[in-house]
Amino acid sequence: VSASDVQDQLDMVEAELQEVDLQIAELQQKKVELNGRRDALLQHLEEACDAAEPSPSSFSKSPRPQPAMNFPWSKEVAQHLKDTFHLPKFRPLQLRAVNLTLSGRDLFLVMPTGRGKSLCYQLPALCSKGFTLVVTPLVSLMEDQVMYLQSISVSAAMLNASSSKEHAKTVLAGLTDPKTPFRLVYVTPEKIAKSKLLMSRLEKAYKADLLSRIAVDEVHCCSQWGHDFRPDYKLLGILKRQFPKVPLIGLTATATRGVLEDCEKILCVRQPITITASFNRTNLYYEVRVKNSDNDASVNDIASLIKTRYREQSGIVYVFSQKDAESVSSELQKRDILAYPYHANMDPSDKSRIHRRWTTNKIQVVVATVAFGMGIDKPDVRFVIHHTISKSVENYYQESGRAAGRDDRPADCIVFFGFSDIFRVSTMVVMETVGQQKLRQMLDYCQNIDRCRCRRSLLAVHFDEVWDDEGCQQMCDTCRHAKEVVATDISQHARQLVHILELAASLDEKMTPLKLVEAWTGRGPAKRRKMIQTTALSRERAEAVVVRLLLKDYLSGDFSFTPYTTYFYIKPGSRAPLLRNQSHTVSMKTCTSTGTGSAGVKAPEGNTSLPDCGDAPKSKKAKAGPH
Ligand SMILES: Nc1ncnc2c1ncn2[C@H]1C[C@H](O)[C@@H](COP(=O)(O)OP(=O)(O)OP(=O)(O)O)O1
Ligand SMILES: [Mg+2]
Ligand SMILES: [Zn+2]
Repeated sequence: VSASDVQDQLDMVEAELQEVDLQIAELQQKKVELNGRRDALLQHLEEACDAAEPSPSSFSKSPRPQPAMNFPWSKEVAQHLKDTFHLPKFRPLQLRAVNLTLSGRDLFLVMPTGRGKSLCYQLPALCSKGFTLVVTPLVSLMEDQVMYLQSISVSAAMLNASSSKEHAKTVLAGLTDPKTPFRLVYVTPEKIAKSKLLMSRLEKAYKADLLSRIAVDEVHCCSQWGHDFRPDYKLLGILKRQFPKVPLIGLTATATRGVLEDCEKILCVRQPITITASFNRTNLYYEVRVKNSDNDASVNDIASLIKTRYREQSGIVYVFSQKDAESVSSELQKRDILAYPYHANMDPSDKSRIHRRWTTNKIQVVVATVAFGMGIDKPDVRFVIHHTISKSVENYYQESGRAAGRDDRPADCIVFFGFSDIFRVSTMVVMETVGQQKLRQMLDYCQNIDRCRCRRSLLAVHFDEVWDDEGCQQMCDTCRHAKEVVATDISQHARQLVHILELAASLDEKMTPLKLVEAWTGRGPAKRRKMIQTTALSRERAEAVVVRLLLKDYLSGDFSFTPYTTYFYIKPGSRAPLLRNQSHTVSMKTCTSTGTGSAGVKAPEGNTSLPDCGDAPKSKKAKAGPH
């Protein structure tokens, strides 16, 4: 046996080992999903128990009766709802949350934006002795809430970095006053972490039985897996350690099971009850479109949508950077659209002016970075267009969820999926521990890997929900247009691409994604063209193949750092060695469409299909097995 034979065999074994590792990772992912489904099913059971309980509301024919109103506090709760908050009835799950926290249980409440989470601690605060401590990440949210509570004659106060000494003194003194001058006290997590004075006051209040409840708003900020990690939230475990008898309620609009488990550990709560409202916003239409690689053309696409489908309607265009916010808004203005930028680097007064003018429909579109987010409360947002993909599915769900905020009429969520954007976002999240994994999930959503599935079902899996395909009602591009799934073999494409990369490496040259596609489609230097096999695929399709191979680890990213920027290069991925075996195949699904207008289904260049990837058999529900 020759040394090179041994080397070849060794390579194959290494490759197989890598494949085994990948399979293990896939199974672990599957386990997480199944756990989530089990919990959701258990919750359905729990709801069935509520329904079976005799209660006044079970006489009405509502499909989901409210739990029974027979706790010692029930009368007071009903009274405050009507007389203090001026609301006719609870929304789904609010009363259950109120009852659970009033009965002293620790609770995580996961409910989409704008459904009324705040009421679930504001109302119990009024039915308890002492005060409720509310931890909120943003001063502006805090101000809004305190102002609102004062307007309905509920005494509330706040402590943050900009509180005057005088004010802080009054609030701190109030904490130990048995007459409870404040029913709710809002603080930033920094205050808990840094103010010894506050902690010692809370200590005293606790001993005097005046600290009745702790609410942690935007609780996902605890976890690095959440979409909005804040280091100071990591330190909030001190609350439950120091005040173990005080019930805690954590609130968030988006958190996966993993995030909640993380929050549980960080906050030191033991076995909290989790209430999850359905993530499914039935009035939102989800769509993915292929973004034109030409800047001007991509803005044209957005402009024409706004001028036709969304004529005289209000919306948001999310962009990648502050620079994009400026440039895209001015491009839209040139096309006669009332669009203005919004980003973190603007003057606070300019920011609130834009926000106000948009809220009052003086301007049609805000072109914003993710800085435009928490605290948006506009009832008639009819579209949220992503000029660039989000960095994770959670971010996307959250950002797109600002469509049709509070009045439940139909609205559209459209994301433009661009090849080069993938790498801009990827380099941006390069320092985040799980940034690349989360970005992959977003790409999965856009490219709809392995199946041609309802966008909602892709979101549902992400949020650990049980999904039945009837639930979409044609409110996504796949359900509305997709017809059939056809698998094509892309093994030779993969081999050609890996060969180009190997050749480049032997010449000590690094390939950016754009350069790779250029070389492969024969637009590189003549000298190189002679040495490689080019492809006749269109640019759009070639790009889709590259994304597909990246997602399946035949190609992978290679970051290079300079003091000023990070570069994204492509190198052969962990599965690339498998390609040496000529019988190894890689396939990619094509999803044919009955209509036009969206990616994943829209036909590029008169072709009737667009790559949608996958090696699964030709069935909607099948999951791809390993190669
Ligand atoms: N039972 C109810 N009936 C009618 N309106 C309600 C009810 N409960 C709350 N609301 C209103 C009050 C607010 O204007 C609006 C949003 O409530 P809020 O508590 O701010 O949402 P939220 O905290 O769930 O959203 P976010 O995730 O954006 O913070 O809903
Ligand atoms: Mg809220
Ligand atoms: Zn669908």
